[in-house]
Amino acid sequence: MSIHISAKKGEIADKILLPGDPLRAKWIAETFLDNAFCYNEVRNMFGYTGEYKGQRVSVQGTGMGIPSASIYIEELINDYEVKSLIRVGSAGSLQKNVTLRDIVIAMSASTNSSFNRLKFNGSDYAPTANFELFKKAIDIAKTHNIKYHAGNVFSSDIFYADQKGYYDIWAKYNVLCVEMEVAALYTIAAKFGLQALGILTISDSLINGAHTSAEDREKSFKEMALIGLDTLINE
Ligand SMILES: O=P(O)(O)O[C@H]1O[C@H](CO)[C@@H](O)[C@H]1O
Ligand SMILES: O=c1cc[nH]c(=O)[nH]1
Repeated sequence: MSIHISAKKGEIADKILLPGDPLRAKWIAETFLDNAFCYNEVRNMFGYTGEYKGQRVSVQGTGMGIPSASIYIEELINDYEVKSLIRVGSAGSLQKNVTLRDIVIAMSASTNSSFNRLKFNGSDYAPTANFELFKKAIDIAKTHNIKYHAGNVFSSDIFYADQKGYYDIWAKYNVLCVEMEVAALYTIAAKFGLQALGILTISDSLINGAHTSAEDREKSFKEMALIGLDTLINE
């Protein structure tokens, strides 16, 4: 057991999906995994292990924002020897052509978080996806005719920005969408030489105000879950 995860050694698979929402973790486990069991209820941050296409896979909620997600990611790696990690999250579009329910596969993540500057003595690290996972996810999306976008995303420490146009400069530089965790996932995975990827579903548009419901974010992002699971397993 680690500080925030109550699983016994061996109960967590070395391949894991990481939704921010713990109830999305529950939904993914109940919908896509066979023989799934819950290994963590500490703080209601649910984690499950089961089988997908006969292979062991886990899914763990990480909460919202880099401080929360980074705790789970470090413990999964240090205490449970997880090797491949795919975040499956919701995101707000910053581009006109990136619309509600589109999939975004994150090549890289810009951020306003101090997480990397604290680690790198004030310099900017460039958090980057693992190439093998990235390529595989793109191939899977193409094979299933799933509309996707690939590019830079923005991991923000602010959900409700005070300044109007706060994200305009990022949109201008072709950042596709905003979410709150991918930059830390890529940085931590790089530290340990492990594989990480962020697959996002557009839940809101910062361009026109369109948005999905809380229930949609919890239970309806099926394509993202399937791309994530098929990318994780050995085929
Ligand atoms: O839907 P999840 O995975 O939680 O991701 C996004 O949603 C939360 C904000 O509503 C943040 O965690 C953000 O990154
Ligand atoms: O606008 C959004 C939507 C989801 N997640 C975010 O961080 N921002």
